[in-house]
Amino acid sequence: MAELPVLLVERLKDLTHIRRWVIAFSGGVDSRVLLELCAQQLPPERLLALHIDHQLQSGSKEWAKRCEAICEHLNIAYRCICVNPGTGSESDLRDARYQAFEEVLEPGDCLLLAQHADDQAETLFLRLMRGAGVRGLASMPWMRPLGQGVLARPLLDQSRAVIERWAKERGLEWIEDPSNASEIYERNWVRHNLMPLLRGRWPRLHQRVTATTRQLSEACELLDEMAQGDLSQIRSSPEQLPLLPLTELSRARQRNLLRFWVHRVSGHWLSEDELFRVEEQVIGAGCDRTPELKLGGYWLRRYRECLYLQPALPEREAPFLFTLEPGERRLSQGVLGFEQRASQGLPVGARLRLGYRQGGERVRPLGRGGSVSLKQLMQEAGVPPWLRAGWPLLWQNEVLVAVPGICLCHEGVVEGGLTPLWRPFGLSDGGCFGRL
Ligand SMILES: Nc1ncnc2c1ncn2[C@@H]1O[C@H](COP(=O)(O)OP(=O)(O)OP(=O)(O)O)[C@@H](O)[C@H]1O
Repeated sequence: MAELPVLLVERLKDLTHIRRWVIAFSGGVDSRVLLELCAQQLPPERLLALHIDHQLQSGSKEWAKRCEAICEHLNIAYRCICVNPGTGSESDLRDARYQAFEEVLEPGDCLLLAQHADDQAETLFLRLMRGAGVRGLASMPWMRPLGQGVLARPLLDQSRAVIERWAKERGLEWIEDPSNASEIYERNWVRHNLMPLLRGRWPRLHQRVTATTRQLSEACELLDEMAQGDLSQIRSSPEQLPLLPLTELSRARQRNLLRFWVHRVSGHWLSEDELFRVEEQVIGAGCDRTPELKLGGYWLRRYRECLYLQPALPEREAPFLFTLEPGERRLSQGVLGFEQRASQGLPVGARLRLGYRQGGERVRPLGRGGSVSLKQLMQEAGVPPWLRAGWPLLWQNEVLVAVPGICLCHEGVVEGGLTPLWRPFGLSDGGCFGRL
């Protein structure tokens, strides 16, 4: 078998667009080997070793210092980021770590992780025991996008034994994490109990696992292609999914599409339990209702036979006074624009008050005889109920003169004035609700 340095170069040789290699250096034997390989094979000025201090163990500062000393010795730039360990659970630590990784990555960066074939096999069994589907069982991909950069695992085909032997033969120094022995963590239990048993019975375990995960990855690609095809057939805008064409698909295809769409918009993969609740509580609810479900940092809602997936928005700002001029104002829930569009509009320089619906307002929309309630106007424009409370309204001298994006009122317009528009965040074509 080729030597590890050759294998590393072989693995990374096609990534010619990478400007900086960020090595995730925990200090453990695997990432110590990866660091050494990078120091040997990649230009040092394009390397950064990144250590995450989870601040979980009392010696973590000392540990970070030792990592720094190793990098100094190898002449590799080093950075340490301290993160909040949360509850200290495996998933909290992982989330904090990946968030820190994402924050560091810039366009053109590749994060290198030192996971190997044994880690991959452990991941497969752990996910099987959590009831994962095809995507979860496909386990860790060798490469995927992460934040503004990409993540790669160049040692994924190598066994732990090969990596440890290489480290010992070269007399490398590394840090033994005492928590690696603790069987409170599921992964350690699998590593210390299940894996030796399986390897004793099936010595070619790695090859089998690799063959299986590779096939599952391909199956995922096919599912994604199918979902992408279905989505482009039926979607009206990225964050909206019309229900009628969705429900015309077979059940399995609907579920595949829902998983794909939710991930595409929010980055969140639906668990089986969440998918069940989407079907039962949101899609299956009576059509007179506006059900909603929180998914990660997003809200999934249904209105008029369409699903909407939007990030949770911050509080709207308090009403305020301003002087009208052309251009855009970024508010907490969207962007308010003023453009020269129609022949009539609000006068530049007017002193306006931005406020919100209190209930019971009536307006006299331009181009329409008589007055209409604001509620009816919003219903007619198809504004979903959850957007109504934060929809800005414009008053001049205590008279409602415009509902941005929806209408100008008879009162307050002048020839050649500005048209107010409203684009709520999280809806790429939010303006489509209005008529302006
Ligand atoms: N605290 C950390 N700081 C930087 N990178 C980390 C850290 N913890 C893990 N990683 C990266 O994630 C990979 C997988 O994590 P895992 O917890 O399986 O590794 P480990 O046993 O802590 O360390 P190693 O893989 O280096 O022996 C590591 O190989 C390393 O590249």
